[in-house]
Amino acid sequence: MKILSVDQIHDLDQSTIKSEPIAPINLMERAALAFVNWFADRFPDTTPTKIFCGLGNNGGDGLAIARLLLEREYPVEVHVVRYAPRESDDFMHNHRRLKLVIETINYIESEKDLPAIRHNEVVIDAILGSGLTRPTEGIVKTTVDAINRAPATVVAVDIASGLYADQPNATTDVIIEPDYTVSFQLPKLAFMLPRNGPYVGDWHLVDIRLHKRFIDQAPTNFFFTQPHEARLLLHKRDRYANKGTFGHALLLAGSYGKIGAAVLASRACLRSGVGLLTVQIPRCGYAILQTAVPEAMCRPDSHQNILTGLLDHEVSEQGSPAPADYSVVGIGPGLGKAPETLTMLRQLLPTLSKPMVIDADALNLLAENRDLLSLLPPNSILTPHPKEFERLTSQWTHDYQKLTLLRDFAQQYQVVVVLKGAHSAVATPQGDVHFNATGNPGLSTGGTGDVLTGVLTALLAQGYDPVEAAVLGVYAHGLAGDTVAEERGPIGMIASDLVDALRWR
Ligand SMILES: NC(=O)C1=CN([C@@H]2O[C@H](COP(=O)(O)OP(=O)(O)OC[C@H]3O[C@@H](n4cnc5c(N)ncnc54)[C@H](OP(=O)(O)O)[C@@H]3O)[C@@H](O)[C@H]2O)[C@H](O)CC1
Ligand SMILES: [K+]
Repeated sequence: MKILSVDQIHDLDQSTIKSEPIAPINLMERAALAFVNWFADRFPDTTPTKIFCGLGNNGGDGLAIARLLLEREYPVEVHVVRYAPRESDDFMHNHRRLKLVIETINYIESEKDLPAIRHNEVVIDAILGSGLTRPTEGIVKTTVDAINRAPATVVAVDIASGLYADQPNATTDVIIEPDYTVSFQLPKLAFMLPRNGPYVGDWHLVDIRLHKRFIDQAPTNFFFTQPHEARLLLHKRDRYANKGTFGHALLLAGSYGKIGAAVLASRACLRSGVGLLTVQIPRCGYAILQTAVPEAMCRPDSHQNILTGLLDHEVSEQGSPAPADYSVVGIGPGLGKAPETLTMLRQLLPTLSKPMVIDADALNLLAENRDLLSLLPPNSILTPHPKEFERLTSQWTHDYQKLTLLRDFAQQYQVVVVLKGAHSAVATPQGDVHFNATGNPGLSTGGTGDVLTGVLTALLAQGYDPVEAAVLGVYAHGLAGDTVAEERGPIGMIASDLVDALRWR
């Protein structure tokens, strides 16, 4: 699904109005009805509901919503924030219609006009929408503050008042902090950015049948992966396939005290459909890995505690294949940053040409030895969490700057970068960013990144295109997290649960 800019959404509105054709006021009615249907599914018709409206089309939506809720016999109060002398045409139209069916409308011009808001009420925020051009101030700011302080449940119409849809807010901006945002048709870029979490809440989309051809043709670099889109990426399995069909992956992982990371990545790799898996591990991890993951083969390193790339003589005498001979190499989980491990990485990278997966300490070694970045095989997948990404690039002051750094990095080094977090972002060498729909705070626990490395390594081994592997892998990993969270709650989730919850169908 595409994410469009505010200007594009405005043009999309106009294009819908022209092409159907539909009068603007009827498009507003359609939006209000879609909102009300969503609302009625969640809140019973006995819910005391206070609707705060601005003077533009977001406020117009609010007035239409009020009328439609009154028709369904919700106890509704309407409060119009009078911050300017002029209203939009569609606001005026809905104002006239509402006045025919409501006893009173309260106008808020100063603090004394603010109503008390109680905890059993729902507040609908229709003060400002995508037309925001400046920070909230004066009576708008005072009203937003009062709503944020109130104990009620808050639902924002389209976008929280005061939040820019596609550009940064200042940290001092006063913005509605909703429990829910119900947005029209397409998500806004602002919803994808972690620091906006308090200003978005649990966000939902309602379909208002905006012009499909316009959306199909609109250029954008930002996408939101919906479940059905992710599932379409899944390769069907040939019934005559054998284990050779699904590739032979090599995982380079583990150091003394961190063999668990290698175990988790290996198990996830096997649970994600790889044909064969070999794990290169320090000798101290040999018995652990062979016991914990009997399905994997093991290449013990010559070093007891770290990876050096040199194989234990017993293995090398049998003539082990070179890393480049495997379908894919995944490196990083539990690796450590020993000088010998750096040497291994330095020698390994120039020998590889197929896309690889790079995580954890392998990323930190790249960050500390930036000359290695240019040796990465094109289309490799890097999976930093925000701290690791900061080490690879630089500090950022807001999420939009982080997004720019992310896109620039992926384009400069021609790699796929999975920036982990809420709505994990997959940046492509072409400059696109795909935001993920699945996942929850339970994933913020040790080992979940190792699981992702295993998943992605398995998908590349099976011949998935690297961007599709990243989008699908991140989706499946987050979905496993959601499955576990549903069963036991996010707090008790551990990375091993994720491996068991991975589903490919
Ligand atoms: N396609 C759709 O998604 C549809 C969306 N609809 C709804 O329309 C709004 C957008 O409506 P719009 O009238 O463009 O904008 P707003 O209602 O958000 O704002 C109105 C005007 O307020 C002024 N403004 C901007 N920032 C502030 C501020 N901080 N304080 C006070 N006033 C502010 C600005 O006018 P200026 O001339 O003063 O700059 C805005 O124009 C969208 O969010 C949906 O809710 C349609 O109903 C259906 C289709
Ligand atoms: K709003």
